[in-house]
Amino acid sequence: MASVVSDKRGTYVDLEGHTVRKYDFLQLSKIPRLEFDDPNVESIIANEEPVLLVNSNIISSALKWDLDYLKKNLGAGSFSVYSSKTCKFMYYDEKRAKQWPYFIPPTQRIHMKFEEFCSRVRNLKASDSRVYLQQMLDDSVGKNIVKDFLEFKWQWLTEMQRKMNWGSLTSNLLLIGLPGNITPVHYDEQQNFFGQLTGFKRVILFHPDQFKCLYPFPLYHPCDRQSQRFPKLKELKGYEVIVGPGDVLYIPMYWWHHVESTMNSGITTSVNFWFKAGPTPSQITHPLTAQQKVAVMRNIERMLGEALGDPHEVGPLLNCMVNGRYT
Ligand SMILES: CCC[C@@H](CC(=O)O)C(=O)C(=O)O
Ligand SMILES: [Zn+2]
Repeated sequence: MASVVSDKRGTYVDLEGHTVRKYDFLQLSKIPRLEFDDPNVESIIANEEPVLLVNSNIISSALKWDLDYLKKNLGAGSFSVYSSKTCKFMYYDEKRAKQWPYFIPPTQRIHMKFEEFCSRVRNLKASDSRVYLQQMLDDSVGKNIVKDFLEFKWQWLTEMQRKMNWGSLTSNLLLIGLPGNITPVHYDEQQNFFGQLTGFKRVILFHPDQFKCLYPFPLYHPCDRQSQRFPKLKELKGYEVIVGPGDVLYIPMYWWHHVESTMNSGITTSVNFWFKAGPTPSQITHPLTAQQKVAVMRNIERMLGEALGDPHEVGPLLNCMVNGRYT
């Protein structure tokens, strides 16, 4: 049994030499770890299953993106930094947040210069709010960052995008976090090549068919796509992987994922590649896949909100339609 450590912050276990939070999920399987040019990689990605690409040097030009290098080269712009009173950084839609009564944003987004972010990170006291820099990379960054970015393995990335018939690359998010930071379990509606640059993160993933155990907020809620709670822990079947410098994890669209910077990692830097989904296949076959069922549920919530003219009427109508009838 891996060593378990408990302190006022929680209970931790050792996972492959990394200190991570202990969760009582019963079943966490491993994800295949393959060389990026392994012939099986393409079929796994085509099957929309997660795979860890090791020694991929897809992002090796950015392995030097530590705080000092980024401070010198990221540029003089302001960056989106989230601050949280806890270790969790749950995403929320700021526009919706303004219209959702009694919604209390779980984090606060602050624009700050990279210098300020560095000094906050370096002088963080236990009583301070945690910070997590999450900034889309754009052409405002310094020329050395542009150079490193252009040296990513774009030929492999665009080849995979074409083979999988994905849509356009929508963004690359630069993520710089503290040990112990958590992005709570959620799903995205984009395909994701998640590149780890410095430090280590533990990723727990759940298949889209685990929707019934993860209770996402309503579609119109600011925290749409984020899980509200884990009541059926025992039924959850998940996958777990540690990503380290140079690793690229394929997180398929609609797959739930929880991401934490390991406790003994040091500052973590990641860059992701979000691609739009491909077009809906002309031939729909039945039974629908779990992903297609999530898309159907989202469309029903969306249409009901429009038909009822009020997102707060969707819940009562769905309950009226289902409770006691579809037992
Ligand atoms: C805001 C995006 C956070 C990221 C997870 C993490 O590195 O904390 C993620 O969920 C993704 O790349 O999809
Ligand atoms: Zn995500």
